Amino acid sequence: MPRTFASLRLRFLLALGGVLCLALLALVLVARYQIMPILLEDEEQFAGSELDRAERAIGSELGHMRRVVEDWAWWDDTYQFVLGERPEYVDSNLYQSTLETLDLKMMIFFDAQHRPVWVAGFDEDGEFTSCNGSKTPCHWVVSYIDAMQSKLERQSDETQTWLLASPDMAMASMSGIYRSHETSPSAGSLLMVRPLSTSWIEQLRDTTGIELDVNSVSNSNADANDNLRRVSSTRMAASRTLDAMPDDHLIRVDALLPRQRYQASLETFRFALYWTSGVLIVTLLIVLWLLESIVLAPIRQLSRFTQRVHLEAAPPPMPAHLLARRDEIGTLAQEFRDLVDHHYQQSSLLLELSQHDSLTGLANRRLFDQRLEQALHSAQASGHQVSALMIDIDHFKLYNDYYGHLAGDDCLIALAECMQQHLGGKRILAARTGGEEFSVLMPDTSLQAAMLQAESLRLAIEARALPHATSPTAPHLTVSIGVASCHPTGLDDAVSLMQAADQALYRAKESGRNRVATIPGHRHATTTAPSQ
Ligand SMILES: Nc1nc2c(ncn2[C@@H]2O[C@H](COP(=O)(O)OP(=O)(O)OP(=O)(O)O)[C@@H](O)[C@H]2O)c(=O)[nH]1
Repeated sequence: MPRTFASLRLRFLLALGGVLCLALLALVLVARYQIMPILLEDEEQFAGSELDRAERAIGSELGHMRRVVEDWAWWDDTYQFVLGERPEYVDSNLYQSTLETLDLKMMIFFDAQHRPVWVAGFDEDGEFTSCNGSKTPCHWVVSYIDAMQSKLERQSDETQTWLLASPDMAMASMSGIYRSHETSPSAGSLLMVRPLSTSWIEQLRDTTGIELDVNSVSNSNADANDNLRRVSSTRMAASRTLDAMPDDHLIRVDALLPRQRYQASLETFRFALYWTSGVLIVTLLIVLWLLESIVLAPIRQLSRFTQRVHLEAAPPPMPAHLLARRDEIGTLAQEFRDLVDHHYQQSSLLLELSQHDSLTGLANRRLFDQRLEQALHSAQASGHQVSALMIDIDHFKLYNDYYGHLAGDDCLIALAECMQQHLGGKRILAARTGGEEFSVLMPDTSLQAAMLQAESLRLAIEARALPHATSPTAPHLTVSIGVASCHPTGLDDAVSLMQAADQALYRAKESGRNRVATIPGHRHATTTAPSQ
């Protein structure tokens, strides 16, 4: 896995982002396949109910027509007129203003044999004419009379109303002509035709509050069911066909309807969708923030702590707020801190053991050699001399032989204590570099100063007056000390410095022991310091 994607933060971000996308996708799918069909179906129901209203309004107009035609047909004057008994009927009733008041195109009176008795109406040019039958000048009514013949053949007692799609759009109502107060056979029929004029359609719009239109269509071009077409996001066109005469024609009501309900529902849904999306995104951010602050940031701090453990000699402090936590991360931090402390303690112990002599507690040869190299290195920068002492107990074999090996150990310990007490300088390092052999490193110390310190140490050891009954040198424990010094600008290195100190020690032994010596031939040697 690339390192970029190994980040927990990024992986959580991607995982939660994926969940968010899935949730949003689910919302969109629910909207597309569940909510939208419901909204569209609701819209279709709305369109249907609006067309029902328009149809009821037209039905109401037809009902009005029915009442008007019945008023006229069930009137004794009309009855007598159709029977030819009341010729003044025309002059007293069938004039232009009567039809205008009733908003009629024509009135046709038929006798019982379905022959037109009288016609009153407006011709194609809008001229009012009133004439006997369909003869000139009422020839314009012939097409209506022809269209009515089948209706007249099937004429029942019931008053009929219907829509006319041809030759002009109109409403028609026909009733049998009867006496008003007594049962009588029908004397004929009265047909009234009311045009579906522009003003009538306008009135229908005002009545219904629907932006509608009424058109005549051929039967073959019309849909049997309601037709709905969404013309824009705010408007839809709905249409319904109504039965009309002649049979090959229909009247179609076209309504242009607002899509307010759909838009309002859509807005509500969008509002809910945006809010849901917003809440989801905010939830995601909060989860990420909590994850970051509760889990990821502490883990990174633990990681940085681990890196410092590798890099630093001393154990770094564990962040206090991690230790103060009472949860799993707090426990982990405490356990980890304890583990690191334990590790450092073990390391320190091992280091101590690897660098110090277990008997005397002094530095061992390994540490002495390290410090000597460091001192020579530092001296190159400072230009100071580095001196070394090599100390050997005189006739220690005889001591062991006489007092025993354990006493010999105690003697070594006492000698180490004496050296530590006497060589107080901070940078002076006393080490046990052999069985009964000790070395002292004196950085920034000249040969003369080293000789003086060596002599002082020798005297201090002698002053301890540790008994050495079998020593040929003195009745107490004595040491011989070889001193050497080197200047960093010279060619001397650690090995040659210690060889010089060893030679000086040999010289001290050769010269009678219990003394301090140096090598006169050594480049930096100044003088020997025989002890007495
Ligand atoms: N008790 C004890 N003795 C030790 C230890 N290490 C070395 N020795 C003894 O130190 C003695 C050193 O003897 P030598 O090398 O002959 O030197 P010396 O007897 O001191 O004679 P010179 O150095 O010539 O004065 C040996 O007897 C070792 O056994 C130790 O850790 N404890």
